[in-house]
Amino acid sequence: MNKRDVDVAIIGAGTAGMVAYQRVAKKTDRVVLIEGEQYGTTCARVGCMPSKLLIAAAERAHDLKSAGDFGVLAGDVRIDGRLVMQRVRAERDKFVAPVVRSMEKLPEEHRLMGHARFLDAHRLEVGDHTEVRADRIIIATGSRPNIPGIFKEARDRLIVNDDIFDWQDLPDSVAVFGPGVIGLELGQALSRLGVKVHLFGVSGGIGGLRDEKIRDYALKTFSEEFAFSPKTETRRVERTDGGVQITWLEDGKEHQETFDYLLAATGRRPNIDNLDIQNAGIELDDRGMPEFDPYTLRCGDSHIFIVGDVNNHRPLLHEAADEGRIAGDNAAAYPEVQTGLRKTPLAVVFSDPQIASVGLTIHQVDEKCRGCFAVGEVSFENQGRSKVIGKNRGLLRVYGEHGSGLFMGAEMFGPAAEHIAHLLAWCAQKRMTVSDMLEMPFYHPVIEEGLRSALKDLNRNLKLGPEPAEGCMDCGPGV
Ligand SMILES: Cc1cc2nc3c(=O)[nH]c(=O)nc-3n(C[C@H](O)[C@H](O)[C@H](O)COP(=O)(O)OP(=O)(O)OC[C@H]3O[C@@H](n4cnc5c(N)ncnc54)[C@H](O)[C@@H]3O)c2cc1C
Ligand SMILES: NC(=O)c1ccc[n+]([C@@H]2O[C@H](COP(=O)([O-])OP(=O)(O)OC[C@H]3O[C@@H](n4cnc5c(N)ncnc54)[C@H](O)[C@@H]3O)[C@@H](O)[C@H]2O)c1
Repeated sequence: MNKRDVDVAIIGAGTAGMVAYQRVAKKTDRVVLIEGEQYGTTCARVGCMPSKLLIAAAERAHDLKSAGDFGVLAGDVRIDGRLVMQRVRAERDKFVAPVVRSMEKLPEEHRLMGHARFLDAHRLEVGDHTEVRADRIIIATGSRPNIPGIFKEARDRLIVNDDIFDWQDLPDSVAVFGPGVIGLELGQALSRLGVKVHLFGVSGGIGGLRDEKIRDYALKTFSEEFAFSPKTETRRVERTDGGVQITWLEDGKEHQETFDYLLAATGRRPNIDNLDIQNAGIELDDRGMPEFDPYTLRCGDSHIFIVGDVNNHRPLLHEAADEGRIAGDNAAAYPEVQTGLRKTPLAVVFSDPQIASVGLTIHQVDEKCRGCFAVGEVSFENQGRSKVIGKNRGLLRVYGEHGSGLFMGAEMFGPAAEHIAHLLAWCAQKRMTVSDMLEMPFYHPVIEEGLRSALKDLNRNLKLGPEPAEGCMDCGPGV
């Protein structure tokens, strides 16, 4: 067994671990970044990037199929699944390669391959070859798909997101379980690429939406596009000659259908259970998760930090990077530990229409303002620019606090939500009032004019602004 002694050991070379490494390496040469499987990160290999590549192909197909609405006749649209997947894999590889190269450029003594587990609070066993003693340790081990036991009956036809991006061709049919972010993005993309998709949920939710009015709108919209059963109970999953047969209960009736594959998109679980974390000497909650401070990423008052998806706080790429930065600085400066800036919550689902949430959810606003808040809303069905481009579906709801007039949060299902959400997040982080936001410029004709309508509605409901004028003559037509 080799022995290493370092100031800081980082477990997991994903986004959070790599960013943490960069920060630590500025302060000490006695650092090691440990990776148990492969370099390249979840985001580039099997997450953000390949999923957006598949969605991009689906968007092209959808645009072609709906071009007739504009008098543009594309003829019969044929989707070549082999070519679709070839581009997904090729472009994915181009995102992965530079990440792998940047890892391989690190000094050899700074990186170690092998699965790490805690022997005690300061010692890690890596693979069966190295024992690392570290003054400080950063856990950055990410997450993996959570697969309910019943799905295992699908055997070789059970897949998770990782598998899709290595496909050589598109299958005929997929049962997608989990209408959360991953299931919705991948399910809709596959459906638009000609795969027969049935999306199954358990709780009636969709894409993480919390605002019931928007959720109901989104449920109705997606149900019109592909087979979608938001509230079901899975009775049986069987591997048959024809594929995988699913038997489920919905609206009190039993249904049965056979698919080529069963995609489990039923949430992700933190990679904490493979670390022998009980040996680390830190406080664990009743699910075996370390207690930690989201502003310092420190576990209790220990020398151990936890960052990225593994802490399950905000499992998103930009948050993993922020957490890596904060924990890296703190591990390097330890025992001096400082709080870092946590940005306004911002999440986008790349469905069509897109889903976005910013700041506090409606329930959190209610709690924080003790009921003293108002909601402004706009439908995109009659919004000028959205109608022009044929994307006039959706709803935006913005929340503000009575008295202060502060903008608190928003949820949106609609066109260009990824962009509107950024504007809103920036305003929330700058603690702007709804009146401040309305003083900003709005071009014409743009989708942001819909945002202005929602903000005006909110200001009126906060009793801070006038009744919005019918048609808004100073704004131009179709706002
Ligand atoms: C399909 C999909 C789509 C997504 N799309 C988006 C998106 O559009 N936008 C967005 O913001 N986020 C998205 N995400 C989430 C985003 O990918 C993650 O939040 C982010 O990649 C987490 O980074 P991380 O560093 O925490 O984990 P990872 O990148 O997973 O890194 C963890 C590393 O730790 C290693 N490891 C685990 N256990 C051990 C051990 N015991 N010893 C040594 N090494 C170990 C793993 O092998 C892995 O390399 C998506 C995720 C998925 C799955
Ligand atoms: N665009 C993005 O930013 C993006 C994209 C993909 C993933 N992500 C990240 O990855 C995380 C995980 O995504 P996810 O979609 O795996 O989790 P999720 O928590 O968003 O969704 C899981 C869904 O599965 C449902 N479910 C649970 N058990 C089920 C069962 N037995 N049958 C049917 N449905 C079941 C849940 O009710 C929920 O709707 C997200 O929270 C997000 O942070 C982000």
